Amino acid sequence: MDFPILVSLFCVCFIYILLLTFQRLHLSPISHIPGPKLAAATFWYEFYYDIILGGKYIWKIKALHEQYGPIIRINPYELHVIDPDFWDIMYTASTNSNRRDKWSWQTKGIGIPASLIGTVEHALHRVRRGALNPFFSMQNVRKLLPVVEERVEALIHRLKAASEGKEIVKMEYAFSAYTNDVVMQYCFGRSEHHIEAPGFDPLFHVTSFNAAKSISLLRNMNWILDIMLALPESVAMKMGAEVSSSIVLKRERINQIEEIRCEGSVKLESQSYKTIFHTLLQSDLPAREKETDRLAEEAVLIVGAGTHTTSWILTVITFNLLSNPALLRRLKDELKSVQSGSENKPSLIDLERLPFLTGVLKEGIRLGYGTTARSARIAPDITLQCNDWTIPAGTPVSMTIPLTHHNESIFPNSDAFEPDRWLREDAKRLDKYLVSFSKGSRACAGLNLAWAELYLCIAGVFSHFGSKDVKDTKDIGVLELFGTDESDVKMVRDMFFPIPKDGSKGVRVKALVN
Ligand code: HEM
Repeated sequence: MDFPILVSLFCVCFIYILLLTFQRLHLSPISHIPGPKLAAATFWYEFYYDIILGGKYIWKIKALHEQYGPIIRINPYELHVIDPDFWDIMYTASTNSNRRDKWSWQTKGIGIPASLIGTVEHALHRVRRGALNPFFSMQNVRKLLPVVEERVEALIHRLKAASEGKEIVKMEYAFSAYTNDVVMQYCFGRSEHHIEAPGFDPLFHVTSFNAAKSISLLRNMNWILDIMLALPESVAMKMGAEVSSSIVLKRERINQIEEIRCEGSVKLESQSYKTIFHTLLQSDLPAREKETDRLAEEAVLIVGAGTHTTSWILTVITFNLLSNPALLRRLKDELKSVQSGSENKPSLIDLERLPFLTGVLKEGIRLGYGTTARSARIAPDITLQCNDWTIPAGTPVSMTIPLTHHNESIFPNSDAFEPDRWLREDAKRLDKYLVSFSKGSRACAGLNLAWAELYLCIAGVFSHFGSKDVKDTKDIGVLELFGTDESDVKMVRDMFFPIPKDGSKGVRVKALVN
């Protein structure tokens, strides 16, 4: 290329960058919102903390709020709010006149744009969510309880076998096996019985965690996803574990949806519940909504969301009970109050009435967070007010679950696992700040199932197992923390899910006979 052409090109680029920077800093509809100039002008701030330092932007955002106030600009387009009362204003929208869209730049990174979580537009989201909601109603979750109870039994048997073999169990794998078996059964009518597999077969767990780790990279460098999708699958598979993991997950789900399609209208009437994907395929959803590719993305979401969030929360609860004998003692005593005979299993309704167990679960949900990533909402039609600041219609605004759960004015001593905070007289007011399931029209679809899984699993495991210091004669085994401390459950990085310190080997227990 000629030298003068190169110089001209350079000048054009330079002027473009200058104009763009000027527009972002001074002419943008959100230029009045405080925040660092570099964050307002470029994506480099976010890129540096999330990609170069690996999932650390969340901590920088916290520090920026301390410096600039409750609402800040964190990149050229997005605002972040830390005021906990803003969740209801920003996230809650149930009618078309009060729409909430998602932000395509952010959802694209998740890599499943045709799934509920990736759907940008409010109206399309309503159609997709409407088709899925019935499966997760309280009434239908109750129909699924025999499956959940059977898997809890299987987990207890498996931990008993582990105690006879003095096995060291990585609890995240054990709980992931449990939640994955349940959600697979609900989605496809068959599970892979991870609980019974050697080492709880963590392949799915590892693969989908790898995929989650790529989310902020793909968000910041959207073009990688475009290249990946344009390449033949065999080539894309060679682009590193994170990228190939997303392809493996989607491929598996495509095969499963195709299998169901080939089976035709299989009769699953012997079951107490209707399987999600058999039913969706036979539903009167528009044909394009039932295409294999789209349903496969929905399946990637439901299986992934249904596995990791709940299993991590179970892991956090287990660590805190095993490291705090007084809490475990109180829990085991309370559980005894709903067990009469040796074979008498308390029902979910009995368990839901137990205040201390409920406090333990809420504290696990608070410190397990669910997801840690920002998930912005856009109010396309209305301006919103946050304290003295006006947010123009169409602005992506996000809030972050861990930053609300560590708000010391709501949850004092917020790092501590204190079930009692949920039992105090004024505890009801705390419920609205427990935001692990998010809020509003895009909140977690599987919340009722998640609660049922948590109640039945924690009650089942800890009415059969004690710890080094807390044992009952009828316990079938003891779970002792092994090479594990608080740093194995304390979040250090936000990689869509909470990630503890580098080199953590996870929450491990030595299972022993009583
Ligand atoms: C304690 C466990 C769980 C937590 C903390 C949790 C948390 C969340 C959160 C925060 C979101 C919203 C993400 C966003 O704003 O973009 C979400 C969405 C979702 N979750 Fe959960 N989840 C849990 C369990 C489950 C389970 C068991 C299932 C299903 C089997 C499930 C299915 C979904 C689905 C389908 C969505 C997408 C909803 C939508 O975009 O309309 N989740 N979850």
